[in-house]
Amino acid sequence: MIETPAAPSTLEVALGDRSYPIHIGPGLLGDPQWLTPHLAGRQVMVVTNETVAPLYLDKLTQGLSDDLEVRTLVLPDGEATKTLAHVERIWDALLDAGFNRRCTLIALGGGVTGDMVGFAAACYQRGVAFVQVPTTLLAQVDSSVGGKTGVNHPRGKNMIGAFWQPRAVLIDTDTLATLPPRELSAGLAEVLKYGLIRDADFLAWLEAEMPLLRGLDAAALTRAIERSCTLKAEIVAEDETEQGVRALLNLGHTFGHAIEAHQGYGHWLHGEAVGTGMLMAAELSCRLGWLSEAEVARVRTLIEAAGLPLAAPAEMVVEDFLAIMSLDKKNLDSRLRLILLRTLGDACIHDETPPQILASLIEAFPRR
Ligand SMILES: NC(=O)c1ccc[n+]([C@@H]2O[C@H](COP(=O)([O-])OP(=O)(O)OC[C@H]3O[C@@H](n4cnc5c(N)ncnc54)[C@H](O)[C@@H]3O)[C@@H](O)[C@H]2O)c1
Ligand SMILES: O=C(O)C(=O)C[C@@H](O)[C@H](O)[C@H](O)COP(=O)(O)O
Ligand SMILES: [Zn+2]
Repeated sequence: MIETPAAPSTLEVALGDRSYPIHIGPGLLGDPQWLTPHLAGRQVMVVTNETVAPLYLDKLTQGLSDDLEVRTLVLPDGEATKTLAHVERIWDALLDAGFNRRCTLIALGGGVTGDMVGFAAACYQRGVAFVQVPTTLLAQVDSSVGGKTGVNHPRGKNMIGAFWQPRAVLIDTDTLATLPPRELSAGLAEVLKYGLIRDADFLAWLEAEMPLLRGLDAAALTRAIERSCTLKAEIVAEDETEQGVRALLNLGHTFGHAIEAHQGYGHWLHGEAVGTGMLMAAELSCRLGWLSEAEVARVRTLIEAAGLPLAAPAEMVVEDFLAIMSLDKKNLDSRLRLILLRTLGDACIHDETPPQILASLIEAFPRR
């Protein structure tokens, strides 16, 4: 029997006159009808990297109308390239091409590309249009939605950036076919995050479907992407610039960002560090009397089932964690603000963790 390809679904990020669609489905890359309505003018710059370009760049550009002035820029790959120097290369390319305020940048790739291109768009001539075309699971479920853009600083993740929303997010689920298993697991960390912070039923579904998800089952992945984007779009619509509820999307990130910065960007994948960080947050929530041992065990089992690490880097001592965490962007008035779990599916912002409980949790957490 020939399977009919599923029709794309569309969600909305509701932000008034800056609202935008998230289209999700197979075959979107090769069909210009999804991209063309979101172009601000004739000038289009597609930015990607040297891994994604040979896989998908032609597919994206081939169908575009000859009336458009399409330029491409291929950057090097990796988290270590998420720097101002590489954003400058985007600005240089735009100036070389003589692009004006009605140009549109297209971010084709994972979260590193999307964060940098979004930041380049936020600043070029004080702000131009951009479209997210995410090709990793992580970017499809998280980084392409919500307008957090920016680059890393050696002392902290995403320390330099801007909120700048895309005109549209085009999620071609076919691109996941080429994603390495380690990157798939990294994306699953952010998927688990949504279940943990806001949707216990989704979490239970993920527990049941994890083998299908890791086996690249198209229907299961599409459902996971749709549910993740729905939850993220709701949160972003409620709190675009993280004055409140949006901080819950940072579950596991205070610990995770410390691991990424300490280890040198790219040694641990963002999703891996978030996976371990979520386990640390769950264990801390248990020490504070909120989660039961059985609930923490469920979190550990899920993180392991997703193929994510259950132990922090061997050489990272308590002081290493605390020094980097003290610079976290969520902190206010020198108080550490952590995202913790009251129960599975219900997260909160907490700024009263006794320092000795935090230190002993980090000390006791397994190392690898
Ligand atoms: N802006 C946000 O809201 C937000 C949310 C989550 C994460 N992030 C950021 O996103 C970044 C992580 O994103 P990521 O995990 O996508 O990493 P990434 O962009 O480095 O992509 C991971 C790897 O997969 C490759 N790749 C991309 N698509 C592919 C495909 N279809 N087939 C084969 N290989 C492919 C990339 O070239 C790269 O080597 C981090 O910098 C993180 O801080 C931002
Ligand atoms: O969209 C958000 O808000 C998030 O926090 C999503 C996170 O998964 C993502 O890693 C984000 O880049 C972290 O933001 P930061 O403000 O902690 O740097
Ligand atoms: Zn993240």
